[in-house]
Amino acid sequence: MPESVAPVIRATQLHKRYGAHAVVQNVSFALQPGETLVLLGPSGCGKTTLLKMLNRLVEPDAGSIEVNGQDVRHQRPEQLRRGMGYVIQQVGLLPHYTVAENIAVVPRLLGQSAAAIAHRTQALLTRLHLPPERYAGQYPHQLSGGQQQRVGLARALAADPPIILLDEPFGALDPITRASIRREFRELDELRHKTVVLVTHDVTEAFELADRILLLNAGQVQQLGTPRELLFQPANAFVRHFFAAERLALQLRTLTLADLAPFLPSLAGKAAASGLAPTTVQDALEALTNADGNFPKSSYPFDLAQLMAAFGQALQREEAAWKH
Ligand SMILES: Nc1ncnc2c1ncn2[C@@H]1O[C@H](COP(=O)(O)OP(=O)(O)OP(=O)(O)O)[C@@H](O)[C@H]1O
Repeated sequence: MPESVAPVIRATQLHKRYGAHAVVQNVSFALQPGETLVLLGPSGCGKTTLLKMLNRLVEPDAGSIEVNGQDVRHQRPEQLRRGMGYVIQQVGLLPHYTVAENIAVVPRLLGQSAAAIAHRTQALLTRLHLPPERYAGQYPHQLSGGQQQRVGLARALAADPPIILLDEPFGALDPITRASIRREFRELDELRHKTVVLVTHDVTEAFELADRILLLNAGQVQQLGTPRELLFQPANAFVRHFFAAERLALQLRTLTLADLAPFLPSLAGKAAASGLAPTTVQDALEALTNADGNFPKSSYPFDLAQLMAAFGQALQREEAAWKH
């Protein structure tokens, strides 16, 4: 990330204790506009506490947070929070408000016109695969967990805040719903230009969504870097062990056909032109082993055996490169 761009969020040497328990210790990071940072780590490591410091639901004992260059202590919490959507696992929809009324809460507070709010609500519900003619007038108890999560996300996006904070937003969902909502989330245009901080303890989720991951243990930063850096260049034994159980799956999701191209004669030198360069090995593998994949098998100029051989070679190269 170019250092010349002013960070949207800058956290400097944050500390928080509860009694004798140091929950967040000396945590610093800076986020560029449009970046997605995932706070990852085992249960109780301080992720939620750190996230809540950003919108002043928790005040740090020491350290500072700047949002758009301004110390948050000099901003009124309500004002600060209007610039930051906030989505939590328990969703927290108002039970006696319809879906549309729930989504309209913040835009109404901001004094937006009824027509503008209705237009935005319709657009968001459509984008989130909840046709407004069917869902706008329903109450939260009439929706499934996954639908409630989508409404929670629509509510956070309604006033178009430049920053979105998410605390285990998909945590209560079954794995299949979770994976499909995550895919929708990743592809949502609405989010593409927003600065996002997301808490999860799910490693796959972190790798799918993060530009960078802040891996915490016992309140301390173990490593801050891209998924690829954490995977191939772990800063310490904790980082290495944290990903050990899912290492192969993460490697499949992290390496792309651009990485494999030197070892695939049919792609060498033309990965970019083929449009396949950003495809992950995982996606290519799925397409080649599953006739219902997004792409027909025939669009891949190699077979499964060639893909796997190239993956092995690319891995060796990647691991050797980081050792030096
Ligand atoms: N208000 C509080 N008073 C006392 N202790 C607290 C308070 N809030 C959090 N803690 C403690 O701080 C530690 C970090 O909590 P936090 O919720 O930030 O962790 P987390 O990484 O988000 O965990 P999880 O993944 O389980 O949600 C925990 O040991 C928790 O018990």
